[in-house]
Amino acid sequence: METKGVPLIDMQDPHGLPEKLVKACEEWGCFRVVNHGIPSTVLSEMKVVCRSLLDLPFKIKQGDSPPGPGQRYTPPYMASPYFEGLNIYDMASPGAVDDFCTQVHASPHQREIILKHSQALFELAKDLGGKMAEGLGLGGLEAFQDWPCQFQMNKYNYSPESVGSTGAVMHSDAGFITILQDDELVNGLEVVNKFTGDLVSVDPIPGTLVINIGDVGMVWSNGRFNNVKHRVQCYKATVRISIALFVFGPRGKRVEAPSELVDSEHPRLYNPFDFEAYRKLRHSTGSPTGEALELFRAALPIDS
Ligand SMILES: O=C(O)CCC(=O)C(=O)O
Ligand SMILES: [Fe+2]
Repeated sequence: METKGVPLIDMQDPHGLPEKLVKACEEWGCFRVVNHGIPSTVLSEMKVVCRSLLDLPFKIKQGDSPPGPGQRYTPPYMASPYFEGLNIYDMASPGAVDDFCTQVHASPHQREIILKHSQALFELAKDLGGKMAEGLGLGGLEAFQDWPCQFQMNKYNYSPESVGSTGAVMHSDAGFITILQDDELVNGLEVVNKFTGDLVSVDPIPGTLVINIGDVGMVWSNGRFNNVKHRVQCYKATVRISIALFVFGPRGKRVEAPSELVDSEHPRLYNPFDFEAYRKLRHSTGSPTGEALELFRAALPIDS
């Protein structure tokens, strides 16, 4: 099953799903999943929660969270004049969702929805990671179980003046994989076709989710997976909501391609690095599409 742009993957496909996932990661680094098992009510209820939390007064959204890459609130004008986001850093660690909910005065109902939704997205990420590893002929991605991740609620406040401008600048995601619930009505997400360089619209399909491969995914796969470049454009004067789970990299271990993916024909492309150090470097050097990875490039083997 294929759309005009990025592939559409059926998570219940009984015929070679791991291989199809690998192909989509290699050719695009971006695809949509259907039959992912997350009830549409969980998705729609989370969207309502997201909208109401981002409608809270600035003081509550901001709280006393210190600025930096893991900060809770990204106000407009930092990344773009239209964009604002709320983050739960290390979402799967004990108490992270509860702490966030307490800080933003979430109701018990909102708390329940955020927990249910974020856990469902993390389960899907783990399932996808395991299947990708299988598709590459690896034993599985055990370590994925405990990988740090960030849950992010995005709101684009578009006005008539913003039509035609950029809501989120061109970037790749820094981590291994991103699960994105894009707005099911308001389009705007665009990805770069790595073969042609063309920008391709990823138009909404209600009930489905978008998967992106990030910089860590590219490094981990020894360059096989594409860390897809993408941006969000404003097409309409309205509010656009999206919700993302970014799964970063191994906890307490360095990011590196498994030895099974390295041989004389496929030499190791990157030296191992610590994800948090990379994230800070990406931030401090202003390299939104993974340019800072060049600093970790492995030396080319010397011909004897
Ligand atoms: O809002 C979207 O559809 C995409 C957002 C995104 O790319 C991101 O948060 O990294
Ligand atoms: Fe992104």
